[in-house]
This record gives sequence, structure tokens and C-alpha cells, in this order.
Amino acid sequence: MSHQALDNLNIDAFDAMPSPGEIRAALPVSDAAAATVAGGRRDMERILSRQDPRLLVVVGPCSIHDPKAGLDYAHRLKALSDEVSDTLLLAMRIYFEKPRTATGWKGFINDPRMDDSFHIEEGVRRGREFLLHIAEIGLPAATEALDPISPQYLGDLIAWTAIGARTSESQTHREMSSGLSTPVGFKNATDGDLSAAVNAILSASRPHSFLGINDQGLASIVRTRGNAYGHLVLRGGSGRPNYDTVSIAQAEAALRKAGLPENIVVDCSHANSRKNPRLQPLVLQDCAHQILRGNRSILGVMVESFLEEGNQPIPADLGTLRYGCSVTDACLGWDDTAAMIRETRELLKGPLLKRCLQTA
Ligand SMILES: O=C[C@H](O)[C@H](O)COP(=O)(O)O
Ligand SMILES: C=C(OP(=O)(O)O)C(=O)O
Repeated sequence: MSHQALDNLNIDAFDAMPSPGEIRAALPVSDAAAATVAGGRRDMERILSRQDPRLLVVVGPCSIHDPKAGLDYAHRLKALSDEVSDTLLLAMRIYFEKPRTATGWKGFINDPRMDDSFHIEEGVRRGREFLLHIAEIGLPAATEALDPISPQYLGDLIAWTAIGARTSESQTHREMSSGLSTPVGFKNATDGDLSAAVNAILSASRPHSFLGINDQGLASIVRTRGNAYGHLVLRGGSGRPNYDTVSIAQAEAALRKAGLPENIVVDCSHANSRKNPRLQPLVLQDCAHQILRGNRSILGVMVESFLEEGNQPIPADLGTLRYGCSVTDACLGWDDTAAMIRETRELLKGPLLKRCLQTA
């Protein structure tokens, strides 16, 4: 009996992808890269469990759109990282997937050529290649996990993961986080509400079973163990910051009430700087002063920074793009970034060590 088609009515095509195992075999992890990833995760876990007194600084472009400029940035960041590593643990923001408020370029994996051609396989391969370079330089990578399948392709090269403000409430992202191999920072919602992120930390700490794919690309029931290193990322909301002492005390209370460790990363960008990149150093300075005055919960900060300050729209003629300038949110330029990080290190050098000794 024939009947009207009932499914795939709005689907144009299914283009098969190579499996995660195939892509990883084509771009294998070198020993040097593996040491960076494992070392970065271990250092972050130690920071989150108060065994390492340093402040985690997740810093880098809002999004990677040009691997050459990204690599140029990474080399500068690595030199800075070596200079401040007694006080600060630097990880580079390598964001390949962008959640959009409505529409817009969804990042390097989705559309690596930035022309709506959506060569996702190319995006995954080139993304992995880029992550390998960064790990070989010796910089731990921090990313946002947005697509629930992409960690199978790239997760072995990531040291820290964010779940964004738009997805902390999503069960899919909580389940995925429960199986990720990295510490995971859950952001408060775009309206500033903390409860979705706090519930996400709880949910991700438990084992889950859900649908996904395995290394061979086969549809699978994924059974996870739970992630012990979930924490809260404060990014402000509804145009209002939430890094001030009162907001931090409220966030600590919310975590305490849920029986969770009071572990907080402050995102100096987004609503905390009202998307004005020049305000990010002020947010960081404020956090550093809170730490100097005895704060124990701010364990990390995030900064959106690139070679050039500001941002630019994606032009029709990509040849006219400004080198090293963001095509998503506006970033702080390199010189201001380096100055801000050096100042933070000078401020916190002695006191951070004391904070750890007091906690032990
Ligand atoms: O950090 C990036 C952006 O804030 C996020 O992807 C949302 O961007 P949009 O509001 O420009 O879509
Ligand atoms: C999308 C981002 O942030 P948020 O989820 O806080 O908007 C980001 O950090 O790139």
C-alpha cells in the first residue's frame, strides 16, 4: 500500500561524514600534543579542587575564522603564558561553534569558507588540524561544545569546555557534559538567571544514558560516568553584570544550597562588559581585587581577545577581511590583553599562593 511520504519532509539531503575514528586516524595526536592536553586538564582539575593556587585564564578570540591569524595569536599567547605561569594558567579560547541569538555565521566547523557553502567535513578536519597545532605549541585549548556529536571528533584535543548561556538548560548538553573528559563550565542564562547553570552542574555530575554515535560513527546508546568538574561561569545577563561582590556572594550561596563546590569562573566579556571589549580589563581588575580582599570562589576568568581590537562584519569579498580581527563579538586587542594579564600576575603573585595555603 502506498501512502504520502511522512518523514524527512523538510530535509534536502543526508551527506555521510567520515566516522570520528577515521578523522582521528588521519590526524592523530602526537606525544607532545597529548602531554599538553592531559597536563592542561590535570592543572585545571587541581585548580578546581584547590590544590593549585593559580587563576585559570581562558583567553582568545570570540571565534576562530582564520587559522593563520589564530596560530599567530597562539604563538604570542604561549610566550605570555610561559612568562606568567607561576601565577596564571592560560588556556586559549578556540571556539569553532557559535550559538546565534537568531541568525548569523555559525562558526568554522559549520561553514569554514564563510560563504554559506557549509563544508562541515572540511570544517571538522581543519578544526582538528588547528587544535593539533595549538596543543603542539603547548597551549591547552578551551572551547564551547555546542553540537552534541562534534566532541567525538575533537574532544581528545580539548582541555576545558564551556556550555553556553543558551544551552545550559538543555538536557542534551547536560548529558553530553556528563561524558566529557574535561572540566566543564556552565554559563548562567542570557537573562542572568543562575538556576539553569546550577542544575546543569548537578545533572552533569551524574551518569546518563542517551543516543549518540560511537567511534565508528554507529548510532549508539552512550552511557556516561558523570563529570566531577562542573563549575559555574558568570557572564552577566540582560545587559547587567554579575561579577560584583554581591552577585558573587549570591552565586556562592546558590552553589552552596545545591551542595556544590563554590567554584566560579568570571567571563569578563558578554554582559559583564556590556559587549564593550575595552571594559574587560576593568572586570578582570575588579575580580583580582576581590581575590586580594579574600575571595575564595573566583578560580578563573575568561577574556575575548584577538590580534586587533573590535570586530567586523563578514564581507561578500573575503579578501577585504581585516587580519586578526573578530567576525563575531568584539575583542580586546593583543597589546591591551598582554598588559592586562601581566598586571593581573603582578597583583596576584604572592596573595594567590597564600589563598591556597589558607584553604589547605
Ligand atoms: O559570543 C558570542 C555571541 O555573543 C553569541 O554567539 C551570540 O551572538 P549573536 O547575538 O551575535 O547571534
Ligand atoms: C557564546 C558565548 O558566550 P555566551 O554563551 O555567554 O553568550 C561565547 O563565549 O562565545
